[in-house]
Amino acid sequence: MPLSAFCLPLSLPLPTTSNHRHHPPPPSLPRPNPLLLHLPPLTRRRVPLDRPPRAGATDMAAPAAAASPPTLLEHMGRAGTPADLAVVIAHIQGACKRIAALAASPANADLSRGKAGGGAAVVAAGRDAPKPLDELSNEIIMSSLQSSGKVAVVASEENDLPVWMCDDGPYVVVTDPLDGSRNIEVSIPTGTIFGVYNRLVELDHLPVEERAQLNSLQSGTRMVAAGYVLYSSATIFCISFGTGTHGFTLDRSTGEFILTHPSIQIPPRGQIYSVNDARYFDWPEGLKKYIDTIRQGKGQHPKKYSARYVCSLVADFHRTLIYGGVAMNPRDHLRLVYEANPLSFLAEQAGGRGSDGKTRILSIQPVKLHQRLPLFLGSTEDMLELESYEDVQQKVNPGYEV
Ligand SMILES: O=P(O)(O)OC[C@H]1O[C@](O)(COP(=O)(O)O)[C@@H](O)[C@@H]1O
Repeated sequence: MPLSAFCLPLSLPLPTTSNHRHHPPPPSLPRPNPLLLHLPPLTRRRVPLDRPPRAGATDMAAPAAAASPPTLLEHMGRAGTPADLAVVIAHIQGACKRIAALAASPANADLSRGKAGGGAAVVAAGRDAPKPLDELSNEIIMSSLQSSGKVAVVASEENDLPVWMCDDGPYVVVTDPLDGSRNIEVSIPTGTIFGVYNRLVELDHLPVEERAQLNSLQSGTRMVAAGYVLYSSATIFCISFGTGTHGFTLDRSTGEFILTHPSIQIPPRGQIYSVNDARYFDWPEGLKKYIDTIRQGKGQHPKKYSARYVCSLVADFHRTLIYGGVAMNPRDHLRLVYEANPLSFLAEQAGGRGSDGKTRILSIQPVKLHQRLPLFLGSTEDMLELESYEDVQQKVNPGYEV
């Protein structure tokens, strides 16, 4: 959809500040459309970072602009993010805007059906069939990172092997370009996850395949930035550079990600658990006991917990980050490199924890690119209580399609 579709014609009546309950407008005046009350002011103006305000400027719009929350790019400028890293994030941001538009587009009906084999029309179209959205998202992210010129290697969940891009690129990116894509056909939220590391210059002498592999298998403790983008009723870009976790919401009228959730702090204790509990009978005794206990309000927190499970990791994690509680997938399903490490980094930066049920995720040394493991993320007190049950990792995966 063209951006202009979200912009308002300037001639539309704006809401006034008068109290309509006591002084209804005369019938001849056009009534303000209540929907417009929630849109950003039409006069919103951004001051480019590289152009300081003119001395003695008397522009009446200037104070409003100064008070506006920063965009993601402005935030990086103010936080002193290294210029090359800011370029990488700016390219990821651009790619994610395209994915957000695709996920919300009517074309998506075909794109999402492609993989599931859906539809004779898609099969009949053969080589011209639209690509599934996760493949397309992968291409968008890969080409965007390539054109940044700042990325040495990218390891993507969608590719078997890491892709070497540029010998002197200072960064390594790991990504799941579209997590939860199994939900896309029914418009359930999806998300992009990414982590950024420094290129290990001490490996520069190795053959390229080996260099690519070892750079991509860095421990989570070495991450310099991590983030996710949630494609839902709002598109939210959550990021950490190691100094807190911050959330930005896409303003569709300007195309900018605006800081809406500065310094997110996950509550120390929540009241929600998030797990696919159709698997209950395959769970180990410790996990069954933990869930039985908290949902009856018999745990350390004397409240009955509620269950929420979207089955889309970014959505389940985002809710947990804001409301607290625990989000988990106790079986060996989620990937250490692309999912567990970046989300654990964000959880820790928000004051929470990420573990495999026994060990801190960030301290696990990856040995394989597509390595899977149990994943538990959430509020510190809930996580400590869960881990005290010890036997919480599901070892059997009978009859599930991965
Ligand atoms: O089937 P389960 O165990 O509920 O797993 C669901 C999880 O799998 C995911 O869909 C990821 O799986 P994929 O990487 O295969 O897409 C997550 O978004 C979700 O949290």
